[in-house]
Amino acid sequence: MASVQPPPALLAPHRPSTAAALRFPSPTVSPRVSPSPAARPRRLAVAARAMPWPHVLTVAGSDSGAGAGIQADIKACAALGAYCSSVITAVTAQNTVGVQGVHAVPEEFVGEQLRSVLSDMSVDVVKTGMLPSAGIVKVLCESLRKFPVKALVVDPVMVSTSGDTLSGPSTLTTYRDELFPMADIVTPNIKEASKLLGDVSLLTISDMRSAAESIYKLGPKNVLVKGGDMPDSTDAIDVFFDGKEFIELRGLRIKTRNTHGTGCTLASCIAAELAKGATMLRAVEAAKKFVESALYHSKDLVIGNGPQGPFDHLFSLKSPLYKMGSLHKFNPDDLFLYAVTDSGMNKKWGRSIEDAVKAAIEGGATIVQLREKDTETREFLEAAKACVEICRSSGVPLLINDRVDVALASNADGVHVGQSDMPAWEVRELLGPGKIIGVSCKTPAQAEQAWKDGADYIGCGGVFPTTTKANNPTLGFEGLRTVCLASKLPVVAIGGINAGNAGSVMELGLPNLKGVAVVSALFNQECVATETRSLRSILMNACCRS
Ligand SMILES: Nc1ncnc2c1ncn2[C@@H]1O[C@H](COP(=O)(O)OP(=O)(O)O)[C@@H](O)[C@H]1O
Ligand SMILES: Cc1ncc(COP(=O)(O)O)c(N)n1
Ligand SMILES: [Mg+2]
Repeated sequence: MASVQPPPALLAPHRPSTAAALRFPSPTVSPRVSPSPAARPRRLAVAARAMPWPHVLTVAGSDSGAGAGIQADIKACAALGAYCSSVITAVTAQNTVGVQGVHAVPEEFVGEQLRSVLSDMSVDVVKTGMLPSAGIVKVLCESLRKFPVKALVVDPVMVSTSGDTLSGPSTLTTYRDELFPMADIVTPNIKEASKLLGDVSLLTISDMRSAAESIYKLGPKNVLVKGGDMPDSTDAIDVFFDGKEFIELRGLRIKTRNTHGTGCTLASCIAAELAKGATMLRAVEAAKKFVESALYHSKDLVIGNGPQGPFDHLFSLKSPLYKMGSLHKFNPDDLFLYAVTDSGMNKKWGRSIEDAVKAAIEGGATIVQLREKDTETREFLEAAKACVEICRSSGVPLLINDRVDVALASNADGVHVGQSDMPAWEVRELLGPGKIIGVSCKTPAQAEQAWKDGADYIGCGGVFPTTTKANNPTLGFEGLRTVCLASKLPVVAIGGINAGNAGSVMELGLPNLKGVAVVSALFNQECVATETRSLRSILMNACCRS
């Protein structure tokens, strides 16, 4: 047979691209890199160093619309830094409207794919999705017995979010008898949990707990009953059960049509986190946070005309600034005794910001805001990082006044902005859903806007005349009352509040008023901890009276 000559271009000496030349300079570019044979083994040794890569194998169906199934699994694992190999069990014709067709892959060929991957590539965790027939479930169980892995995550996909059947009733027995006893976690949604338990009705959290307990009895080590499709629920609540303890995982319910593939993504994220070495509960928490963040960032995206759109798993590529939420869910009661620092006052009393914050927490402050108008950015950031550590170890949220950049860089719990700072909705875009945002408001219209912009609380004042903030009109009790009555968000009163008048503010018993924010009353004093402690007891007494 005549030998085929490569085209001349391929025979020409290789010219590295500019980027390659920078990384591996040729001898003419840099005399420091020797082309001598002695240099070669070193480079080869570096290339050969084994780098562990957490590996998830998904055994699931293909979704032509790429929102769920294999496609969602690969994107979710990629987003969390795990490698994802894929054994395809079925090919579906699917879009944002629903499932138009299902074509199951023959059992033997599912078996062949499993053999190919499991016999060669070190898989850490297997995650299952759509398994369209009892035969395929059996083939999978046989493969797992032959090639054991560290963990098995079973998402018992039976009905898609659109309501279409993806795995018929004939698979139920095999799931229950063969696959569940091998699983480290099983993650049914409400409809699936109901089907697995003989069509019981699941309408409340207590029903979800009972279902988790009953499914646990079928043999898996952990169960997560997902409440994404729970009717009339303002939060997205999932129930986790490990055989001993029930844990309710509460997340924000994101208002969006783009929820196609949430279940597949959640299970893949759990698998990826397990492959990376997380404990089961930590993996589930991280997975839920990921789904919440991805839905939030994709809530307005439009692909397709149907009611169930896909979401963007790789949202963090678009907003590189965005860090995953701190898992500190905002509790309006944290506004009770709100300590706001002031650099001038700390300097005057010879205290560092860190010492001031420690003392306020020691005295019982329930939330802290760093308001450092005159501190240089570098110094402010260092102090913010130190205060994040201090506050986190005490379970007290730490917010940054105005400076979104400092909040992001220090991974603080949130930001407080005024009417002339960055609009709250822009702050939300940058911080994501897991962080706390407060807005200073003087009028019902500003309070309404803060709510629309996605803020968590408003600060209302100045209630009394204050010297801390220049040109700050005083609202008095009437102004505070008007805003509290109109606000859809919890309110903290601010402005000239001290030990002498704080009680009278809380005794107003205004709706939504959760506490008072103070600056001078704590920080323009000799002993911050003592002042905080006495203000706290004044507030507690006033609340008992009102
Ligand atoms: N609108 C939403 N906002 C926030 N989280 C959601 C939303 N819808 C579903 N989730 C979460 O997505 C995950 C998958 O749940 P679910 O949609 O119930 O599963 P499935 O996709 O299997 O039906 C759960 O953690 C659930 O709480
Ligand atoms: C191939 C395939 N697998 C799974 C699902 C479930 O989708 P969801 O996660 O939205 O319930 C789906 N619709 N298609
Ligand atoms: Mg869903």
